[in-house]
Amino acid sequence: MSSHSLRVGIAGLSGRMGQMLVRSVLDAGCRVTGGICRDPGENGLSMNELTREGAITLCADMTQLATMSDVVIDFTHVSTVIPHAEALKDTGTPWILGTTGLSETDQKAVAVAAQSIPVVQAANFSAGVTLVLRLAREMGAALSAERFDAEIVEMHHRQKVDAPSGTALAIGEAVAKGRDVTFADVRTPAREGQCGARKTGEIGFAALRGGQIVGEHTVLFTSATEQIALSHRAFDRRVFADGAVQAAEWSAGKTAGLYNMEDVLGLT
Ligand SMILES: NC(=O)C1=CN([C@@H]2O[C@H](COP(=O)(O)OP(=O)(O)OC[C@H]3O[C@@H](n4cnc5c(N)ncnc54)[C@H](OP(=O)(O)O)[C@@H]3O)[C@@H](O)[C@H]2O)C=CC1
Ligand SMILES: O=C(O)C1=N[C@H](C(=O)O)C[C@H](O)C1
Repeated sequence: MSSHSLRVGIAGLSGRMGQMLVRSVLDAGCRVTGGICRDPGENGLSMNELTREGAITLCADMTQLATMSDVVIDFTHVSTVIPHAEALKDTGTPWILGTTGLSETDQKAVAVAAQSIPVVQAANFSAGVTLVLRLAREMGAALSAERFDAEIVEMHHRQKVDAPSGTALAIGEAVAKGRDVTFADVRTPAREGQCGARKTGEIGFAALRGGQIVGEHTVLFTSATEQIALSHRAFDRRVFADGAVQAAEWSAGKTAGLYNMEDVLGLT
């Protein structure tokens, strides 16, 4: 199938990412078939503004959206992950999943769906963060936990509902992987009060919120004598939307499986 005729459905059409995705899909020469939007009136949406061309169907649920689409891009809310996984498994539609804050149970549902359909899942669809994840893994391997304390700081806009961000957690997982340890064993939530001294090997997180910051992440490796910082700053949500559309085009014709942006960018 030519990517230029790709019919893309957008779950979370009214959201910050949903609106950016409409522009990215159209600029890539693909079609927006429709979107899930629980209450367009309430969100003050103008469909002319959203689409610039062609008709777009407002769908009641994922099954309706997936049935009219070659691929669905989904940046919504964690509460939708399990119903979306079930619907897409049934329709056989590839799923580009950007929603963050998933529980273990949510992630299992994604893995089950990926046995039947191609799923491209990324906490951050930017090429820059995809590279940061790879570098964080290499730094984790090179900078031992005995000498270097790894801590991750992120800052986002005041509307963000999950913390730490999915990207911060993915960076933590990459460092843990580089160190050949289980992330769950070393992950340390935000410190507060009489929390005790830092334990060797911990990976700590700090989440800051304010204004309209699009997304900033830094992993710090600090020893007794030096510090190395690896940072990424997104200036515009367009970077995430363009990455998701690239993943959508890439997913066409792929076999079932759970893929990530390293697969899409050919870095694996
Ligand atoms: N992977 C990546 O690169 C990125 C991931 N994200 C993640 O994407 C998600 C969305 O972010 P953002 O666009 O900023 O968020 P918004 O709050 O702006 O948008 C969320 C969208 O999800 C919909 N939604 C919320 N709850 C439900 C529900 N229970 N059922 C159906 N639809 C629902 C809303 O639709 P409605 O109008 O119906 O309320 C809205 O359109 C977040 O998890 C965020 O962390 C964000 C940026 C980049
Ligand atoms: O909610 C956001 O805005 C973002 N969420 C993603 C995350 O949780 O990592 C990606 C990006 O940082 C923006």
